[in-house]
Amino acid sequence: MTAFDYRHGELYAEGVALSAIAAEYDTPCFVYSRSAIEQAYQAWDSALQGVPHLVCFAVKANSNLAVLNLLARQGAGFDIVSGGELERVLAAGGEPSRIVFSGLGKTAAEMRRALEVGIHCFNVESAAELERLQQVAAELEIKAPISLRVNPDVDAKTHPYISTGLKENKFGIDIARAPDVYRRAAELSHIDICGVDCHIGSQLTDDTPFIDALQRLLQLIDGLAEEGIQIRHLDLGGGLGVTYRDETPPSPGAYLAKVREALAGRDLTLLFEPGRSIVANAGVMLTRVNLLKPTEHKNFAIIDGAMNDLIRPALYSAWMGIDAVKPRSDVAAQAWDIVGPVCETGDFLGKDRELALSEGDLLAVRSAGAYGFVMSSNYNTRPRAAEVLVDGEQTHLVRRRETVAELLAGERLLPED
Ligand SMILES: Cc1ncc(COP(=O)(O)O)c(C=O)c1O
Ligand SMILES: N[C@@H](CCCC[NH3+])C(=O)O
Repeated sequence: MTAFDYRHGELYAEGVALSAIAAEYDTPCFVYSRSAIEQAYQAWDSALQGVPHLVCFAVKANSNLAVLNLLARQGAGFDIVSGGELERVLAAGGEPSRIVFSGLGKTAAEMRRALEVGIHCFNVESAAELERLQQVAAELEIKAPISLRVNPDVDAKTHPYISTGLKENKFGIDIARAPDVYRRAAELSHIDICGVDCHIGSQLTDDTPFIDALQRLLQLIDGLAEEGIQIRHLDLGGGLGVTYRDETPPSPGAYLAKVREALAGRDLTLLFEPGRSIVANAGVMLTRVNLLKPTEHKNFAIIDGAMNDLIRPALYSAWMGIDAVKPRSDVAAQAWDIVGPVCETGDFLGKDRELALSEGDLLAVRSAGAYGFVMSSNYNTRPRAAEVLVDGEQTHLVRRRETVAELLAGERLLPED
């Protein structure tokens, strides 16, 4: 049984009917399952038992404080990409010593704060960033722990917008240049070389590119060791895909078994930065059919959720499952385009979905736990949705819906002429 299943003819999140959640918290809203998040984290952690490791949840995938807090309680580390994400992790009770800081545009202020709280490691993405970090660390009289994020030039075979490990991508340091940058790092007084890092892309459904990247990093590590530069940890990033429709990605257990095999006999701590594979299928977006608009060419079901709430279909042409919360048999099923009210042709959540629909029906957009709420915006002055966490029979409102008044509050008119 999964966290979101039909019972008594309607869709439940754990022990709670989604219709009850919609009645209490209104729509659109995001609904997460505590047990699904915890089980997904455990799938990673337990597959790494017996090897020194740290599973750093990629905060960008879902940064709700309650979600981060659940993961912190499980012993997770965190992968952050901004000062804002750092503050979220700290507010959620995450251990600073379990945080890795990725991202190619860290500011001096972000570096300073991360050094002050004592994070585990900076994943440095350029020679310029290394020099800046040295300077900030020297001012604070602290040694900055670093990995270089290496770009291993492997094709992750995923959507071009979420592929990150190719030469032409902006991320990381070209693997051919990495030894030079390590040599420079070894000369710097306030830099402590800890690891090597890579992240080649997201939603990978085949583990071959990960293993190719791993082999390239091992060659780099061996070359550095010959020069006396010792690498203590290997961070393979995130990127493991999930099933949205009919993809068959390896499970964390299957993927990690291959990684462990490739690393047998080596004394390296393993770090990972999974995001999507921990939270995507632990969440749905609940939305209501506002109006039906059948036309000669297409049938449109206009829902109260939109691209500002869930941008994945508009941005990547991503396919997300859409199911009726209470499937009905009193009207005929037909093909509907599920569209939002936003003034963009790209504002659709799904196209040609065979559904039996009436006005007011509730729909659940599946796999919305990752890159859902976090990518939402206020486009068309739409307040961002609520987030609800289900724990067994209980529901917790973990972020309330914004109000229009809140959206207007930060803006000012010009003084009168
Ligand atoms: C540096 C880094 N680490 C981890 C992740 C998480 O990736 P995913 O959600 O695909 O596991 C990303 C996003 O792709 C990333 O850019
Ligand atoms: N936001 C993307 C993934 C990008 C991963 C971030 N590096 C998605 O929804 O699929």
